Amino acid sequence: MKKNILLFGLAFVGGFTYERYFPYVKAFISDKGQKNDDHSFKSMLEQGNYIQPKVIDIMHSSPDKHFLHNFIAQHNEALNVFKIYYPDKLEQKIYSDNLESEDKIHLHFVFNAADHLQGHSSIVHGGLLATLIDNAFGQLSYLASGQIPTATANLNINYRKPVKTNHDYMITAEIDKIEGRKVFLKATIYDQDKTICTEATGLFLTVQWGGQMWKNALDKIKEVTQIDDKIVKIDQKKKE
Ligand SMILES: CCCCCCCCCC(=O)SCCNC(=O)CCNC(=O)[C@H](O)C(C)(C)COP(=O)(O)OP(=O)(O)OC[C@H]1O[C@@H](n2cnc3c(N)ncnc32)[C@H](O)[C@@H]1OP(=O)(O)O
Repeated sequence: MKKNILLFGLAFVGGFTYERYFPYVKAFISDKGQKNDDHSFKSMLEQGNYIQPKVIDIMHSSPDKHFLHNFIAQHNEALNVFKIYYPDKLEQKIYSDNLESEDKIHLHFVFNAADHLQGHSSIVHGGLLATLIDNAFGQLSYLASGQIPTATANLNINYRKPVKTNHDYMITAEIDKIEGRKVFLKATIYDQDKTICTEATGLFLTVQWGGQMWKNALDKIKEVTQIDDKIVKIDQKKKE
């Protein structure tokens, strides 16, 4: 009798441990074979003259412990890939104060989420997708509104197909229109076959939140020689 109870206990603990920790063990022992700057959309984006702007990468890494970077991107390497691209020909427009809706400025975010970020087994949690889209909208609306911080007023997401862990996906976020303080955006998550997995729309409003923090981030960019000329343009614009 005691032996049966012991066996049942062991089976229960074993089952629980497997269910609870298997994704972590799998992630730990699996060879991702993929560096953060290496992903399946890379050549397509580079052929389309998309570049990785340091101005945006720095928003992730420097401003006073940004949530996405510190909590997700650096936590147990939960995001195997998280890269941002925008079209180089739109560089100047991104820094202009008056963006016409036809400019349709957009950014591409490539990501690959590890099993740490699954909800159902091997399916990326919808809350993470909402976070990535929200953050993409935040960054794009900040740039489009002339470096004024924005806040999410409304975010709608349609989850069309499951997004799998350990696979590359691309978020395309674009400005739909700007009306005063209101920035309307839309986004799509595509898989490698260009199948639409997720669609979203958002309304962001310019706010007076954390302006100094983001300004400090922009100041740090001055150290990056590649985009010095753009910084000069921003500073000149502010003095005018
Ligand atoms: C470089 C930066 C990178 C940043 C990346 C990180 C991005 C993170 C994004 C976030 O997570 S932000 C945090 C989550 N969001 C919030 O906490 C926002 C909470 N809500 C608020 O604080 C206020 O509701 C808000 C600032 C959004 C608006 O309040 P206001 O008092 O400034 O504006 P008001 O309520 O007077 O609305 C202004 C206009 O917007 C309209 N509006 C406001 N909220 C709306 C809504 N939800 N849907 C539709 N319209 C809306 C409103 O009707 C009105 O339209 P009209 O001017 O035409 O009359």
